[in-house]
Amino acid sequence: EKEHKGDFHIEEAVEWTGLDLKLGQVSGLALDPKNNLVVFHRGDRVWDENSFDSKFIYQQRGLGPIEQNTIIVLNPSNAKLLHSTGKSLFYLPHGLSVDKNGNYWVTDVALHQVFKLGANDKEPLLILGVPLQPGSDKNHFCQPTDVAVDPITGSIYVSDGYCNSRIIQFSPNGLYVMQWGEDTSLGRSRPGQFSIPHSLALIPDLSQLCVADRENGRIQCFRLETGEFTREIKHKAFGRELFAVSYVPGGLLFAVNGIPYPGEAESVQGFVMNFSTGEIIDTFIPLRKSFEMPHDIVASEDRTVFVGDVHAKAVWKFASVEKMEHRSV
Ligand SMILES: O=C(N[C@@H](O)C(=O)O)c1ccccc1
Repeated sequence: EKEHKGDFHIEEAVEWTGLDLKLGQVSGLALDPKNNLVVFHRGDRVWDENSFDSKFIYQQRGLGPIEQNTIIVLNPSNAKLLHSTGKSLFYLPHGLSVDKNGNYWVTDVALHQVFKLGANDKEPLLILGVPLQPGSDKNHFCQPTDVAVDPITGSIYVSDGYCNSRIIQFSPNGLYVMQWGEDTSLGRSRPGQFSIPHSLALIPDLSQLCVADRENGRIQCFRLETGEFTREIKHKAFGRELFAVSYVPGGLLFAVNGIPYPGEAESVQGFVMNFSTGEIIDTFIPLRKSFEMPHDIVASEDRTVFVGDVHAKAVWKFASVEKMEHRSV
């Protein structure tokens, strides 16, 4: 019997009908201020080996933007569609977060841009980056992966990206403020070095930003105001890749790792950690279907967890069940 630390255990909520939704590649998940589940997906578009050239220029521009609504809002209990938006705007959806006012913040790795969308507006309220033009200066991103907004200061943080290795801070109205991070040097990866900063978890009460440092298979955390490295969370159980991270007020950190390379022992799974100690409290996998490329994770204060998978094109729901006293005899 698996050792469960703490008083709860996470397992799939098998009554959740969200597995039957006909979604495209699910790239981003978030919870809005009403705790509804927001899903960012790619409709009929896929990111594969032919999507970009060696200079990270998107190759399928001719297809035009995705016609379907790429942002859908679901009732977290019964997966009923409540709202959808984001049609004819995006080419390759990636990161998603929702701010305290219910605005959607997304990244598009083909456009190399970051968008702020009002919940009911068609026209974006703010766009950062130059469409379809990768770069690494103050006005360009290169396949930006995620975006998070500090609910206290309104500062915007962007993890940039597959082809850059930095976190950029913008002012609430989108002006460049500062950046930190550098590519992982050969061999050892030091604090503040990234190999695909892939997902952000903003921790307002501790004024920290944690980053899923994907190909280094670790989480790095930094001070919001200065970008100063504060800590790293890394476990052998993560294996080689750590894809996404999500923080829940009260001190729990959730994460999903990558599928193991052939011959590697660490399996693909969800992790629950105690933020202050970094210790793994529990791990979880689906009962129905299996993780293929779990790509984002979001958790709510009652420890309901959603995982979106870009290859399985699925969203699983997990709930925490009270631990029964197991007497393994
Ligand atoms: O990582 C990749 N994709 C996922 O992260 C995603 O789809 O966001 C990828 C890498 C190489 C080629 C094609 C896709």
